[in-house]
Amino acid sequence: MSPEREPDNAGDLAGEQDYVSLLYRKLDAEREFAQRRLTGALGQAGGTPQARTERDVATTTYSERLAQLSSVEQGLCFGRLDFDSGETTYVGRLGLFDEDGDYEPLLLDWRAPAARPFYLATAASPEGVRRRRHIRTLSRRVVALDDEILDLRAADQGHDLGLAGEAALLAALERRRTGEMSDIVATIQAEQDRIIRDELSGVLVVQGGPGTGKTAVALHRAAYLLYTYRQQLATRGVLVVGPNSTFLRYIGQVLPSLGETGVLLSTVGQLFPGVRATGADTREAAEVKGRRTMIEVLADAVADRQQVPDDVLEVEFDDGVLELDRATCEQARARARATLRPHNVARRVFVDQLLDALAEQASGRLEVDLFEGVPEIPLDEGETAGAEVLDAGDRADIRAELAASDKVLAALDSLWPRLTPQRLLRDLLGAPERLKSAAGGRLTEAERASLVRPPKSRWTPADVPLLDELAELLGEDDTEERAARERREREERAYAEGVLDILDQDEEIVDEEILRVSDILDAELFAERQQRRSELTAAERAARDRRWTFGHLIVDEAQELSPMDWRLLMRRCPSRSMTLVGDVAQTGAAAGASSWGEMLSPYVEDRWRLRELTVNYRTPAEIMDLAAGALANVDPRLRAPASVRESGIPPWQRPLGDASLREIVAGELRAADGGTVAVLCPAGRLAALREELPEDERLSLLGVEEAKGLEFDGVLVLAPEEIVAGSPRGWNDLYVALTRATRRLGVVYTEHALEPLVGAG
Ligand SMILES: Nc1ncnc2c1ncn2[C@@H]1O[C@H](COP(=O)(O)OP(=O)(O)OP(=O)(O)O)[C@@H](O)[C@H]1O
Repeated sequence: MSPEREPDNAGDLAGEQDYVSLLYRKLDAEREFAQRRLTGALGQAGGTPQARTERDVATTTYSERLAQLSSVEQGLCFGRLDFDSGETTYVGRLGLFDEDGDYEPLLLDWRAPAARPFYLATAASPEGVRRRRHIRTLSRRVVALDDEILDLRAADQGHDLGLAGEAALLAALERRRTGEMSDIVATIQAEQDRIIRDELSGVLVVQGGPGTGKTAVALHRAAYLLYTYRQQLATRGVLVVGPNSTFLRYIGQVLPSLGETGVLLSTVGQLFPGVRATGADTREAAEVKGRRTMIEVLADAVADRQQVPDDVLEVEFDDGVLELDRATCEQARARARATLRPHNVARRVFVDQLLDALAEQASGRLEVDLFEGVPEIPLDEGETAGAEVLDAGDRADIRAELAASDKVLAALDSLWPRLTPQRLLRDLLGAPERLKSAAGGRLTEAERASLVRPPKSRWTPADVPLLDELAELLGEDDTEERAARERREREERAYAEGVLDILDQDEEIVDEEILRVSDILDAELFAERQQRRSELTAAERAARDRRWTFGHLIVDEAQELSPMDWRLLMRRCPSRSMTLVGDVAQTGAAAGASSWGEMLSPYVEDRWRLRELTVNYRTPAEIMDLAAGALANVDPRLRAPASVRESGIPPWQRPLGDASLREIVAGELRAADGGTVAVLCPAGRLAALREELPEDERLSLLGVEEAKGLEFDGVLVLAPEEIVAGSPRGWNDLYVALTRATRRLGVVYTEHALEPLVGAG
């Protein structure tokens, strides 16, 4: 298969321009239609509950449709297939139909099954396709056509990587990087397409080296799944997890450009509502917090908060003192624990037991007091000694009084406090003795010491899965939350009544001729509508609710996650419908995965399927030759993916010596010719370099961890030997750093060139 320009390209261009213009006219018409419908729906008032519901549905539907129609403006149509049968099909970002004709498709959505040959057909297996044409546009103008004739004679001259639409692909790859990822919908390759369209259910693991399109594939898969399984996924949403917020910003525009908004992009550190993880852990602390053993440590930390007195607990009540002895408390604790309910829920059982015990004691005392000084009266026949003077009602009153007494509650709280995950974790990490008690022999003294920190420290990303674990162990007694919600709803209704009153009284606003506001809206509906106006997408609602479960979970850079991160994510996706993409050779996190099987077996045993990506679209061959040396140090059995292209620019290296980094960077910015440049360095050098380097919006200064998943036209790796020495996974980190460039790579070493880099350049 080889790209083939038609000799009469100009004529073809004009023909395609006509068709593309027709598609844009159709798009405009659809927009106008949706806009009219939206305006109509918004203007509709009141009516039956059914009419209101219909109006709300119409408002949402047409708003979404309008957003979708705007998002496909650039590159609306990018492909054409000519079949042996003489049929022709156009492929683009969404489906457009000829409503005046037979509802014939004018443009096929790239996700529709009929569009598949555009990505899969090869000369060896043409699927009835004679010619595949890539149509390149700039705004609404057709600027280039790349044709492939799918016949075997041409295939002999083909590229051995089996690329589809090679000219269009290479043009896409040669583009300057802007700092934001673009979609690849026009040039998806066959091995990528198979992953994108893989079935929804079960766990799909996508392993691929740097630049093989894992992130691109993951995002296009999200768009494909939402299109194909809209009913199933629209309400629960799709969660896409990335390694850090720089990365999320980098990929943030891809799904909107594909017309999809029902996706929540998040890091694990952002998945505990109400907590912003802005602190940082040491590498060791993050590793310890990520271990599975923390499950038991936390369970014991909760159990440690369920106390009994050494001897007797004195409880002040009604000018006297009641006593709770150890045995009574132990019995109450055993009963509460036996419920196997979370701490805050089981607390009710514990408290009830002890209130009973206290009530009995208080009633007994009261009876004794009542009888004090009263002469003994002989018993009547049938009367038994010790008959109670207080009846059940009196006893219930005493119990209620005990339950309302702050002192009594404080005493019970000292034994079994109501706890939030935040409070427990702060207490645990803030007190070495608590940590020692909870950890037992599971952590060494040094490991425990790495976790201890002042109680007011900021939350870190590695705290979040611990908070999530604790939320499960503690349970949420949501009585107060429910009451607050009801109160809010009452207030909103009252506010709406007020608004309606004001509008009704204001003759200037409400013309006699026009229906009065209260004629068409009652307060409840008004309040409800106010709420609806701020109605959130599934993704937004999910972001506020820890217990939200998603229809599908996609994890990028999945190798970086710790066992505790996985526990949190598995809770968010009980259906286990997930796509995990990553590269175990790029694992940098100390708690990260070195094998997919090991990571997944606690959740799905061996019920997961593996797909691999083998072609590197980002990094030119010259740079990959160099990076292969670093990879060999990670594991000599690993092979780097084959690069799709050469840049003709050999990577260079030099000692830092007295050279000015500022000047080197300025030179690279010039060489990047308007493109982006990154300086990647050991984290410890960041602060000093921030001062030293020139200000330029095309320049990024990053530690390797933050550079995960990103790419730049030019990359300067500073102090590779420090990157390698800086962590037990230093070679992995260096491999990541060396594979971020799309065109130019320079290495500036401080002491000596690293072995695999010697002789390079
Ligand atoms: N089929 C394709 N057509 C055009 N560009 C592509 C294609 N596949 C991948 N790319 C481009 O290649 C680059 C690398 O892709 P991506 O970032 O998804 O790779 P990755 O496997 O996630 O890399 P890493 O593991 O190094 O983060 C991106 O610029 C992406 O747009």
